[in-house]
Amino acid sequence: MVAQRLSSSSSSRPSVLPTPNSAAAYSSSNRVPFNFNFLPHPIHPIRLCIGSTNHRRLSVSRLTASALPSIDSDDSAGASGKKPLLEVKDLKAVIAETGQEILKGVNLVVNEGEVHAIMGKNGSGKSTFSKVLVGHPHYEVTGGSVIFKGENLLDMEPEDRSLAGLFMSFQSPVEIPGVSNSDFLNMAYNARRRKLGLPELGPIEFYAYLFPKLELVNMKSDFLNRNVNEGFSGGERKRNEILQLAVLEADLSVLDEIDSGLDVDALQDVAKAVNGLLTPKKSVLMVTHYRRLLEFIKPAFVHIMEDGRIIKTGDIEIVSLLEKEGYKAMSTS
Ligand SMILES: Nc1ncnc2c1ncn2[C@@H]1O[C@H](COP(=O)(O)OP(=O)(O)OP(=O)(O)O)[C@@H](O)[C@H]1O
Repeated sequence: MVAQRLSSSSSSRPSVLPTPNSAAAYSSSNRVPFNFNFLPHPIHPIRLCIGSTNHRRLSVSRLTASALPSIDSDDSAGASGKKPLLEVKDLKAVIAETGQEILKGVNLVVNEGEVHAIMGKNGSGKSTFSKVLVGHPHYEVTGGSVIFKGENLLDMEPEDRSLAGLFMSFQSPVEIPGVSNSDFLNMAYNARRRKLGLPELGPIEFYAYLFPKLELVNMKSDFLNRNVNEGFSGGERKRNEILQLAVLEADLSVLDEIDSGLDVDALQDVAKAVNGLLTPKKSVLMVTHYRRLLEFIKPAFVHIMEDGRIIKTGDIEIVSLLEKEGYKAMSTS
């Protein structure tokens, strides 16, 4: 995995922080200089004032997890009947710089509470599809529609997509020097709460909320005082990404190859954490090459992507066929 780093232009603390989506939007580039004050910006950083205080060093030992209300506490959806969360119709997208078409008409519906997996040969467009969903600036949508929670996703800026509850864990999570993990998570969480009209949490309340999430991903509290992903191993970055998703209580978590580079124990921890994110209303869309992940996070639907389209949808049985006969068994070309 390529280590990546977002470097701030000065050693002082930045005045704005990116949303997880927007920071991650640079994942396909290596060592991209990051200027937190530059707006507008292709990564659309969300304006979050950090203030001038020094980093807080919080001790987990003196806090206990409290039963703070979840931002997912709206249980208004009926238990019966599936509600669509994401509806993608004939989505077409090109590389913004060259105009080369990569997505050639993707159709997909993810209902609340469902786990979907997308598989496909290298270069078939899986990552591009994920990035287009979160509004990556390298791609331009040229056709089709995407409705997320009843709203036109394509009309939203990337940070609004994350505030609406769509988050992506990228193949190679970025570093953010000068910003501690706990500050980053607290800011991002409060931004989402503001969007939902909920009161912000102060650091102590937030820590009480955060502590059980740390346990969920089996991460030591030391990681909270470290700068976001700085010096983290590949597996630690992946866990940290899942921690972000857990904290932000994503309605739809898009996971791009979260299994790459993980040892067996880390894979199980990450899978357990992802399963812990699922509720009857929250869904996961994961891109993977391997059955191993799907044994831990069981998808209801497996989609096969080829040349920018979903050409086949089935259940886990499709993966057995794939392993036996390869992608040629389902190719349309
Ligand atoms: N920004 C870009 N510039 C040039 N080519 C791109 C860009 N983004 C995607 N592509 C090309 O689009 C195609 C689809 O890429 P994508 O990363 O979506 O595939 P993938 O299915 O995720 O592949 P893999 O399984 O190898 O991760 C590839 O041929 C890739 O080279």
